[in-house]
Amino acid sequence: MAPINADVNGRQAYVPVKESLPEVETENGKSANGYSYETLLETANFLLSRTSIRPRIGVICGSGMGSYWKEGSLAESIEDADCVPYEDIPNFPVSTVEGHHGKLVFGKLEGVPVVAMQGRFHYYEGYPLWKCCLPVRVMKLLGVETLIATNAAGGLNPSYKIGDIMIVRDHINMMGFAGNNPLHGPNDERFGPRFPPMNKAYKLEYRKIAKDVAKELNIENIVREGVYTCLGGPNFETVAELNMLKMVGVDAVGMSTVHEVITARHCDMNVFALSLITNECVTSYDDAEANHEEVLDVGRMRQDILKKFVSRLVHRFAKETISP
Ligand SMILES: O=P(O)(O)O[C@@H]1C[C@H](O)[C@@H](CO)O1
Ligand SMILES: Nc1nc2[nH]cnc2c(=O)[nH]1
Repeated sequence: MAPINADVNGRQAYVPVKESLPEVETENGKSANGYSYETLLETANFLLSRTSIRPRIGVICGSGMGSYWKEGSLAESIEDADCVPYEDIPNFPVSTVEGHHGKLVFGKLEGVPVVAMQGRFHYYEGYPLWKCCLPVRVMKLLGVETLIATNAAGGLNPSYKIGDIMIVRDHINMMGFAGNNPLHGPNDERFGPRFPPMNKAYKLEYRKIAKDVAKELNIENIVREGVYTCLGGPNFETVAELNMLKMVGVDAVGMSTVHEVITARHCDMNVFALSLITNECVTSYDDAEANHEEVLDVGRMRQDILKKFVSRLVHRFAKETISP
């Protein structure tokens, strides 16, 4: 198998900068934070052998973007597509959420080589956070420079409406407050530093471009910017929990993205994230209950707009911010 740092199609894939650290053993003899760098290189090499696409941008398609359906989804609109089901990928987790399609789609969006995850891995499925984020590290090893993470979320900001799209300005890592972090355990410097900063997690330039693109597409009236938080799920929140989150400045609540973004920033990827507001968070005991069907219905309703939005973003991010 060709080494990952071979010059493939005239472009240099990711080159490791340091030799491996000795693996730190835990009591049961396994590395504490999952697969080693070398193991993930094997996964990346396998994928490079399955496609001639050398992706520059990675897109995670959340519940509002066709991870549960195929027809008309962003992943379906990728051209020259090579699809690799998760179950065929060495060391990859397999999505356990009913209806999730579970595949990596390599191809082109507006002429830009991309890889899209159709179906992500959630903590509530039973995976530790490092495993939920394993695909992000694999993307890095494939040469991806920019991650676009999308999710479905409940709108907590009272001015948000169902169907709005929130550009994520920042996040609050609630699970991290309890010590649960995808970077927990021994650090391999070839991915990134032990203590990565997080104050510039969501690239300012991308957020500006996204607002520009929203104007171009005439959807600025539904595009917001705010703070996202992830809870472990799978239950939706209680009224008291939502009231607390509102007080600390959360605008939208979901069950993903934060740990993926931390992993991506740790290995120095550029990050953009958006939330599709699929339901209003219920901060009163009289209101209707949140439910997953509503989340999917709103995703389907907004899929054409989201597809156009994300495709334009891919084009602009590649043109204006990624090395040729
Ligand atoms: O994968 P995302 O974060 O888009 O999905 C959200 C969180 C749960 O998986 C699901 C709840 O309806 O939507
Ligand atoms: N935690 C959480 N995740 C969601 N995903 C979609 N809507 C919601 C919500 O209201 N809460």
